[in-house]
Amino acid sequence: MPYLEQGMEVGRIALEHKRMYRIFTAHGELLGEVSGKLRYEAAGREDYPAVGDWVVISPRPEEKRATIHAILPRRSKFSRKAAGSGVEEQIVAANVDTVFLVNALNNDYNLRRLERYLILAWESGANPVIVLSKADLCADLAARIAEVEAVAVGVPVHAISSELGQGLDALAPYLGGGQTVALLGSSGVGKSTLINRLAGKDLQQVKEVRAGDDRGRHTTTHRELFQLSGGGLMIDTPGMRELQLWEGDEGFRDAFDDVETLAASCRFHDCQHQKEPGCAIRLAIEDGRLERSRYDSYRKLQRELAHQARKEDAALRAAEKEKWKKIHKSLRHTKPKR
Ligand SMILES: Nc1nc2c(ncn2[C@@H]2O[C@H](COP(=O)(O)OP(=O)(O)OP(=O)(O)O)[C@@H](O)[C@H]2O)c(=O)[nH]1
Ligand SMILES: [Zn+2]
Repeated sequence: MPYLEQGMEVGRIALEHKRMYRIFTAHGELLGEVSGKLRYEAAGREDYPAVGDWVVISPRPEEKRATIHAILPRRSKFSRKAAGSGVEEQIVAANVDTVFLVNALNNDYNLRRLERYLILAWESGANPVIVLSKADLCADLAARIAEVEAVAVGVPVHAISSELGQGLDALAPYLGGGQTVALLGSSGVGKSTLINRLAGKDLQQVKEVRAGDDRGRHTTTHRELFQLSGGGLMIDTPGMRELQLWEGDEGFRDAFDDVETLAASCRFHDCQHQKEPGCAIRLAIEDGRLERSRYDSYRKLQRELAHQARKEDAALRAAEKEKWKKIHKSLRHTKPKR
């Protein structure tokens, strides 16, 4: 490989801060910047390194610095729209093997949000695992788990209590050497507490939440990629909390495989599942095979995705128009005067 012949090495992005990157390397942590060539060739945000990326670097260990020359192909990625711009993709986390969808079993518990997280997870290419946290605050664990399993068919579900140290052993298979896990879950569900538990030391600051209010405030700002005692790596980026559905078509179909399968057996292929004869969805709701609430959230998310797609289309058209305006303008300027 030409990179290696030039004395380059591979490192992994642990943190991004204003175009400076903290990189795990064979020389320990180095601070890196992208090379001029990489910057020149980058067409958009997605061509810059993100947390979890494997990158080709030329290290300068004595200065604790490195230059980043290239990003190795991403196996999976979580992305969102870059703030402000219309359609630009910003990678929030890359090369994630497993994503823990963390939901707390107290007031925070919400099946509909879990469905959204599942879509994002399937879309990313990482394998979703549902982690139900704060099990010590839940009276009817078995019922909760059954509910979750019903909306997340085939997805492993684990109930844990970081407080009591219960259920954590079941997470070990995802946290072995060379594996990367990302955490997805709203503020206050116990992500930092879990990381500290798994790392065996306080890596993340845990804030105290007022009694009766489990929403909490945003505390995770510093570190983003953590080395765990079992050899695995864990990604906890603030960006993961701001993920929204966009371009979620694939993930949507995976997350609602049951509803989509039913819809495919409606008599009319463009069935609106209203009053049409031979509607498999209506029949399934009537005889209890499909929960009305699940179907409602399917419709809601479907509308949301369609709305998002229309917005992106409009933004694309606007960007295209702007581009042509600039081209015309520069043509006018270069036109030889008569
Ligand atoms: N009872 C109980 N409380 C927990 C458990 N895990 C975390 N907590 C509490 O929940 C609160 C929030 O925990 P954090 O770990 O800061 O939550 P977080 O998800 O990292 O929150 P952000 O950093 O804001 O995203 C803290 O007061 C923790 O002590 C648990 O297993 N049981
Ligand atoms: Zn139908």
